[in-house]
Amino acid sequence: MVTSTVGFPCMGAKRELKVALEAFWKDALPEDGLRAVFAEVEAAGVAAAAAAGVRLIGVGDASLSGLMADTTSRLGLEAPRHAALPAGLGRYFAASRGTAGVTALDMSKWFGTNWHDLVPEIGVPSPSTAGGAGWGDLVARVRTAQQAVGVDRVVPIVLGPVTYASSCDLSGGATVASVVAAITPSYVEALRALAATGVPEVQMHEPTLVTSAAADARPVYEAAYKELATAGVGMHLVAPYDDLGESFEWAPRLPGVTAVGLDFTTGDNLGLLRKSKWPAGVRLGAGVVDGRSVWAEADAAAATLAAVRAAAGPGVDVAVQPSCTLAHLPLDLAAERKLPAELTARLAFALQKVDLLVKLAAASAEPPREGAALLGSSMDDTIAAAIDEALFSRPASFAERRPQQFTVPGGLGTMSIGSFPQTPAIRRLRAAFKAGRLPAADYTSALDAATVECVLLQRDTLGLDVLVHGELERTDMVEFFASKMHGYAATTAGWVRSVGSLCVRPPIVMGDVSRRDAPMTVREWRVAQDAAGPDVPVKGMLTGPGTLLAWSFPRKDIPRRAQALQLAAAVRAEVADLEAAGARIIQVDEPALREGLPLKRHAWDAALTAATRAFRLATCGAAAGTQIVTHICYSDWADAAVLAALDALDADVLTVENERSGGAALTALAEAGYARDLAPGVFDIHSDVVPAADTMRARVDAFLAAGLSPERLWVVPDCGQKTASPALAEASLTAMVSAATAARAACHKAAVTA
Ligand code: MET
Ligand SMILES: [Zn+2]
Repeated sequence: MVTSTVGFPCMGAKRELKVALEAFWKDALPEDGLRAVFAEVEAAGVAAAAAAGVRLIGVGDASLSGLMADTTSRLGLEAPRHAALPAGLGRYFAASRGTAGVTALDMSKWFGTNWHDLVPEIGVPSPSTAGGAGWGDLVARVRTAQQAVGVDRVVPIVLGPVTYASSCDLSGGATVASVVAAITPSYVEALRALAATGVPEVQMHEPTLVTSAAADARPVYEAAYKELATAGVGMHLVAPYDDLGESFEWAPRLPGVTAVGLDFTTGDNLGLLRKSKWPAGVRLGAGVVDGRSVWAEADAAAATLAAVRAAAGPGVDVAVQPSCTLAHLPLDLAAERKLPAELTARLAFALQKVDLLVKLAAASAEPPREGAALLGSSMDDTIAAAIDEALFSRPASFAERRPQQFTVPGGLGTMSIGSFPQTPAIRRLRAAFKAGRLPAADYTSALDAATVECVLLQRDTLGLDVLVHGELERTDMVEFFASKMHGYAATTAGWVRSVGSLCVRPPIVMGDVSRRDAPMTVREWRVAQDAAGPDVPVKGMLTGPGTLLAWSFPRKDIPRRAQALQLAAAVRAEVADLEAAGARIIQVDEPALREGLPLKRHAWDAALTAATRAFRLATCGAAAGTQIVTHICYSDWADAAVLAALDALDADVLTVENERSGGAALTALAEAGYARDLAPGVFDIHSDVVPAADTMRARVDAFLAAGLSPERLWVVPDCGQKTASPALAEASLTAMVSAATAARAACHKAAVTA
């Protein structure tokens, strides 16, 4: 049976690409140095797949910035402000990172995964690919891989034209159809050039096929693939992350398609396959190895594979492959030294999943391994029924609560989103502590001193109205809490790329989750509040249950909503401990709320209800006078159900990313009549450029003009500032406070003269 991979992690075993990217951005590594590291990590992935015995090795999803970014350069669809920059890596990175005076593009999570890619702005109704860089980079990489493992084993990975177009910002008047029509000729050229290298097929990744939008896009797919088929190379259509739904009937029959890779680890492709007849001559790529889960589940994969073969019938050529790229997984389980043995026995990271593919294809099933279930858990759906309904509501309405909560006279209160820069000094301290070179007591007192310094900076230098402790003790807002809970396992090298050069180590939910180091955050909060003194409030900072789960590897054998409620109970207990310690403002971050939604629209209501219930269980124990703040990052604000869910959180203050998406959040919330306190971000924390006070003042004025009263409005950054340099964070917040102060004075003057 043929085995095929459809993408592989590309940061390198020691995160070499991360290091190289960051050095390049700091001008400490020349371009050819960066390209050499990239080529090495890509070659290592190809070599690993070849050594494992994979027959068709996907090459091309490794990227310096993401497939959307790469495809944009190839097609020459840079936004005008970026197109004006000289061609090259400077322009390429300006799209994701901004550069002096030029803002970056918006980012979006990739089809429900934790990977972010660019949202290119197609500024005109009919774009042209005339200035594109073309596909020569991919052709060259394919040739390199062919030299290493043989021409017949290398399959180029291309982001399909319909998914590309559908993932762009089309507010400039273009439609998916017009963009696809404009870019298809370039794709045909790409396919011809790739075919000329001798590749057996080309993978066309089209995850939009599994979304609710696929039905409407059918004519666009049909027209595009008719043209693509003229290139004469077989196309392996890869549709990961859910089942094909209604497109199951037509997508495998698109012109030129000779293989279809489907995800059999989520959704119901198996049910769809049983009901329909698979087209003759099309290979069925059975994505039975879950590319988004660290659980090995060799037995389950073998059973699914057998079921797929049975459902497909005797005449169908079935191949084994991962459900999606393996780039959402850590690279190598063998690098883990500290995981409990009973857990390690049940896990597989990217390299192990590749081995598993080959074993499945050879039907030399591994010795049966126990599933996660044997790790034990009391979590199941009965947990939901067992919780008293009263625990999901605050004791008083917002109207009753708000007067009892903290208010800045004149409104327009300023605060940060929580994290302050993780400075090199702090990283060094942590490294020394983890390596055993720094005793715990010294580490703690050094961090406490840094926390006090951070608080005094906010109080005395910046003049913020609400302070934070700075999250200096946290490497990551999920990993930190996981490390303080029972039921969670942390990896030491399980890095997964999240955006740009940023990698995270998602912790693994092993079993019942509860606080181990209880309380988890009160000590640091108290250090900060003591430093701030009695007159200035310090926010307690927690990660919400939905985000804890979304950014972990959950158990696969337990319903997610049951896992979320158990996490919510732990957060609720922490809220109570912070309150008991004297915290009057507590922020519970839920940046994953929107991104965690299923790809099929019909499944949203249930998911949003589950997410809001978990958040409410976590926060509704707070007294009326305790101000519950929440924070959401990038989102798609257009959907009424999402806006209703944000309302249903019943948080006292909602902080939302706003700047990078051009005010979309605020407009949508204002139009929906959101009536509690709002804190739309006034500057993009991902940019290296200090935002101008005037620009931020204009944002605040626009918010006020949209009808928000200063008493309901807060002035905040778009997100946390842990990745900024201290100088950038300080300068940005200084400008932000002066913008807010000026706006406040103007409001005051207007009120006095009125
Ligand atoms: C991704 S949302 C981040 C929120 C967190 N409190 C921070 O400031 O970093
Ligand atoms: Zn955020």
